[in-house]
Amino acid sequence: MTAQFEGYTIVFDLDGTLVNTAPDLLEALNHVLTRAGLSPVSLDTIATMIGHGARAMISKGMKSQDHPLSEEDLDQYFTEFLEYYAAHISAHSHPFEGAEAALDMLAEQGALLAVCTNKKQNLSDQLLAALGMAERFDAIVGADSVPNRKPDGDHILRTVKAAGGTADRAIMVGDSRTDERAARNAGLPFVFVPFGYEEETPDQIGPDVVVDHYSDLVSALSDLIG
Ligand SMILES: O=C(O)COP(=O)(O)O
Ligand SMILES: [Mg+2]
Repeated sequence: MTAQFEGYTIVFDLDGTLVNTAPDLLEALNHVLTRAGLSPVSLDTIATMIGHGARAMISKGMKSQDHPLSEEDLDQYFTEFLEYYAAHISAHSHPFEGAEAALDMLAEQGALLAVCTNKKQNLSDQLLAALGMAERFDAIVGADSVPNRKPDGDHILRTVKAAGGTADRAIMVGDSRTDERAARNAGLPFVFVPFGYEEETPDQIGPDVVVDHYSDLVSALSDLIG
């Protein structure tokens, strides 16, 4: 067994990268819409809003039905959304195929593993624990645990440090433009996974490498570190 990733930190985004959370986010959104007397929406309506946070999803779901929405309404719906989501966080969510095997291989080869997410800290911890994945990571850093979240590069840099790594030997893996900007701002190489919630194409995103399936991740990272 080689330890080719010794000293390297691989930082993962959470929603749309490690875990397919869309079904549970959609269910929580539809709970809020139904209580507001509106119709449930399909995943297509909100898929591209997932990386932009729950407020954006609620707003889009309501506006798609011409429902007027004040800031106070949005606060109230957001609270209801979070309550429902926290109570059902892993009902349908699951890691993307091959993710856990890839994490195993990276850990066996000496990598530090971390999660840098714009999800709230408590929800991130809760979700990863419910899926039996929390122990795999040297650090999990949610949006409300840092002064400036992604796309600020500082969110990634703090995550690398919390994992015990250094920025000159770290790589970011994510599914969104936000992740790409954060990686660039932090000066890290960026691996794009196109199976998440981004509407821009891989060509538009312009990552260092595109990984279509987790079975290709370890060799792609291996090439990147040379
Ligand atoms: O919850 C969000 O807004 C997005 O979460 P992510 O950063 O893990 O994709
Ligand atoms: Mg994401």
